[in-house]
Amino acid sequence: MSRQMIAGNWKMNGLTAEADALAAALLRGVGERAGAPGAELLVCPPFTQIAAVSRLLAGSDIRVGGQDCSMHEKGAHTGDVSPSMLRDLGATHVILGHSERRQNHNELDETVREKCVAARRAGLVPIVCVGETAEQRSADGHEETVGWQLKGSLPDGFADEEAIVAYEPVWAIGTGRTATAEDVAAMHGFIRAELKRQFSESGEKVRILYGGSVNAGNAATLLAIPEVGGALVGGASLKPDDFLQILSAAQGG
Ligand SMILES: O=C(CO)COP(=O)(O)O
Repeated sequence: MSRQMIAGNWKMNGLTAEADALAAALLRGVGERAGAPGAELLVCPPFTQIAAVSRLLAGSDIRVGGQDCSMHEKGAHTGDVSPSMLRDLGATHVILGHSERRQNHNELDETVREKCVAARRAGLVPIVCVGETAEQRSADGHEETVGWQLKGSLPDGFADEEAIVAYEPVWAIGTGRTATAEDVAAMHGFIRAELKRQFSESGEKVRILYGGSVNAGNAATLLAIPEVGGALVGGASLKPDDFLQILSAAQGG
């Protein structure tokens, strides 16, 4: 299996002192592992901390990403942040279409696709999130939901070596209720098949992360599932020891 990615989504957490301490602890932890083959490591702080965290992590193997960006390059978009502004602060990646944005900001697949185009144009790697709600799963609509999200959210030309999709079942986010290994295997297999249908053989290149209550205790099981290319971690990414344990469970390739 190729190198996995462990990505931390800090969500709306981290005042300056907390963000600095978290970045410093990760830097120390990764430094202690020097020489060990490792997964790719990414942290996505809130926008306000990206510049400081990027500076702290400069020169390390830990990369920094945003949690969202505008679909516009610049102009009259009060409060929005463009992809090139994220790049300017040192970000290399951006999470797009997270279910919290889809729910709280009414982001549609089309919005996510346009943001994805803008992010790629600015040189950012988008991490496009998909996943069904509890209602959709209990109505057996999980594959249909995720299938439509993939079709609607991923632009033409998306599937290159860097491309990343995250499967995050909404009911597993922040609930402590992880999807079972069988569910994860089935959905990642389904997503791979859909990506190949959408992008032909290039669909093989896309890394598929799992997200939803990943923690130090369940990471090894989840990361060993075929087609799981890494993890997108919320709550546990705010605890450096837990996040580093998740990193240890990942496959370095
Ligand atoms: O939403 C998530 C990552 O983007 C997952 O959050 P939790 O790990 O807190 O469930």
